[in-house]
Amino acid sequence: MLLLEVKNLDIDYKTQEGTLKAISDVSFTLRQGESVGFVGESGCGKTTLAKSIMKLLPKNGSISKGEIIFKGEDLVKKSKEEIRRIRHLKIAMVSQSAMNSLNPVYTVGDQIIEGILAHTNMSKKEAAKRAEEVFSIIGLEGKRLKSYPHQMSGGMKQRAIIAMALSLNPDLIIADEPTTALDVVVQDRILREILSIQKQMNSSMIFITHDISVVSEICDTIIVMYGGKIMEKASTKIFFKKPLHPYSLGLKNAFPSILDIGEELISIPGTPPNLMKNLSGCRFVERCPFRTTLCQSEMPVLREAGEDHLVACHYIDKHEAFTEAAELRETWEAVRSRIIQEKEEGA
Ligand SMILES: Nc1ncnc2c1ncn2[C@@H]1O[C@H](COP(=O)(O)OP(=O)(O)OP(=O)(O)O)[C@@H](O)[C@H]1O
Repeated sequence: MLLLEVKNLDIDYKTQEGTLKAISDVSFTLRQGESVGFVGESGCGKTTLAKSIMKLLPKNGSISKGEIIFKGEDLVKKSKEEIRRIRHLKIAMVSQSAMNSLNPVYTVGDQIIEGILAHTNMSKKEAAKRAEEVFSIIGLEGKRLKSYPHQMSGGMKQRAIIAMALSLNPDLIIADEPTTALDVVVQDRILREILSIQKQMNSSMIFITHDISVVSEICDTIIVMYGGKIMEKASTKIFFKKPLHPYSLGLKNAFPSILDIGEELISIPGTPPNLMKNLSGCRFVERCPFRTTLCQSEMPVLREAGEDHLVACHYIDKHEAFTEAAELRETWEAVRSRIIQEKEEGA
């Protein structure tokens, strides 16, 4: 069953310099129990997308086009009050900044119980039992419910936030870089816990990260975003065997895999595009080693490139040659030189 269907979504931010198109024509679906990982560099629109589903965009941000259909209802058309109820009962968000949302003057347990009481018909006793249950699922001792936020470590607080989000059995969990500020060992443990809970509860999950290797471990599907658009979407298994978009090939080079210990990483030269500009060609054109004049003038549409695999590139048929070339440092060094030269010519 489809839980979420995002259709042709456009999101703009009004700024003093003009309109910034943060999300352009994004469509995807999410089935019950499925987990999808959104990856891409900073500024590609991951957080904007997550916030739009929760209707938590900042004041200057708005959905200018599209639909967000959750359990058959379009969230874009819902009132704030309706969204507030859905948000807490059915969609839970876990983010790094949520750690600061714990109230320092109440115990963590009281805050979780209060959340449960506000959104269910449970008695106080039942809510307390549920709080203990979720604490144990997330690997925290029940006695920790009596702790104040300042008595907990960063890892514990993050677990408490996850417990709070999960205490209402959400249908959809949105995890936005939930562990980036934590050390690697704690990060790994918490990621595994989130995954096991998601599977136990058969919740769907949107997992947002800039780290492609995390997605390989915990998501069924991967969506690669760049410049506010989807560049590639595939099942994680297929993607890691055969990424097709030149941006995906570059991203894969830039993150270590367990099999490549000791290999030097290759980063993608250049920076993401300025989204204030009217961009007509492919968003990745400035940094793509394989671009042609067609890429400069025409944005490729997202099209099928195999079973469960969509790619927005004019040259899917050349992927074998691209894959080989993308593994070479020279290929990306040539892009670096080209970018420098273009800057000098433009200056
Ligand atoms: N409140 C805002 N006002 C104006 N522009 C914004 C605002 N919030 C985000 N943006 C812009 O929207 C684009 C998408 O940003 P967003 O934070 O969604 O990307 P991201 O991929 O989540 O990045 P990060 O990983 O750094 O959070 C960026 O160009 C960013 O500068």
